[in-house]
Amino acid sequence: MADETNDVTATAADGARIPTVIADDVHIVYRVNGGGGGKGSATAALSRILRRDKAESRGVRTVHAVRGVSFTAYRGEAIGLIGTNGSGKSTLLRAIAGLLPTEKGKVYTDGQPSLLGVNAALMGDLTGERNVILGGLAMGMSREEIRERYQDIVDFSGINEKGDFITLPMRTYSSGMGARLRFAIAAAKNHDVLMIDEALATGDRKFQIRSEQRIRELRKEAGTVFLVSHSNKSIRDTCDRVLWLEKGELLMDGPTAEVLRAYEKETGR
Ligand SMILES: Nc1ncnc2c1ncn2[C@@H]1O[C@H](COP(=O)(O)OP(=O)(O)OP(=O)(O)O)[C@@H](O)[C@H]1O
Repeated sequence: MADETNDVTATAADGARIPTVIADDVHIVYRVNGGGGGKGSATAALSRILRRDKAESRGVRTVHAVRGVSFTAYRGEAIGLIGTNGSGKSTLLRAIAGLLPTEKGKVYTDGQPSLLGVNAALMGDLTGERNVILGGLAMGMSREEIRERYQDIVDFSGINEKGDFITLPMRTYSSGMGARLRFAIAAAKNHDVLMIDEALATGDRKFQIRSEQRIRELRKEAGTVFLVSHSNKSIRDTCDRVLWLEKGELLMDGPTAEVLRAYEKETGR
């Protein structure tokens, strides 16, 4: 476990660490319609009719994305999720956020988990300004709170550094700019459990440093932060514990340095 050296991990008055997320043997299965191949062709349609007894043959395919993952996260921890493409990191985060049902096993959370993904639901046709309000409301902030923090959010995002972009529709932003605004909105609030999916990788170095600083602050304010990233450096700079997923299974759970060493040895990077 990561925590003997973890001086910011919050403890209760009796000295016990406070769990925020417990994943108990979590399995997530996606069901995909129309995965049977050749959907549009007449022969594919015919073979579907001929074999219509089984779900699998009707083109419903299953993807077992997370397989028996168990861990306990504590208040004050920043936990990195690593693994090669398709290993189940985003799926696990979405399950913790309550956005995906578990096939088997359970996720217990203390407080409201907030998922900040690169695809977080802001609206492309609205201006950055309107999206700050929308995002703030979606996170449960009052209009008053949003108004108070509005300028900080815009400054943090750096969106206006190169002109008045905050009054333009978000669809005109580059992917990096969009990710920065999403992160800035989410970081404006103190979260019980904050989950960040790759947001740091899309910003430039200056923004990454700012975000990493903010993640450290959020941890001190006693929340738990999960960070999915393909940047080992971001993980090293922000997390004290790392979960390594591969093919949906939890391969390793331990202190950052130890897990990254094993990961780098395995993947050669
Ligand atoms: N909406 C979906 N429907 C069906 N299968 C999905 C869906 N989303 C993900 N998967 C599958 O689940 C598995 C895990 O995907 P996931 O996105 O969780 O991996 P990841 O580790 O976050 O990958 P990456 O590093 O590439 O972002 C993959 O096999 C993927 O194809």
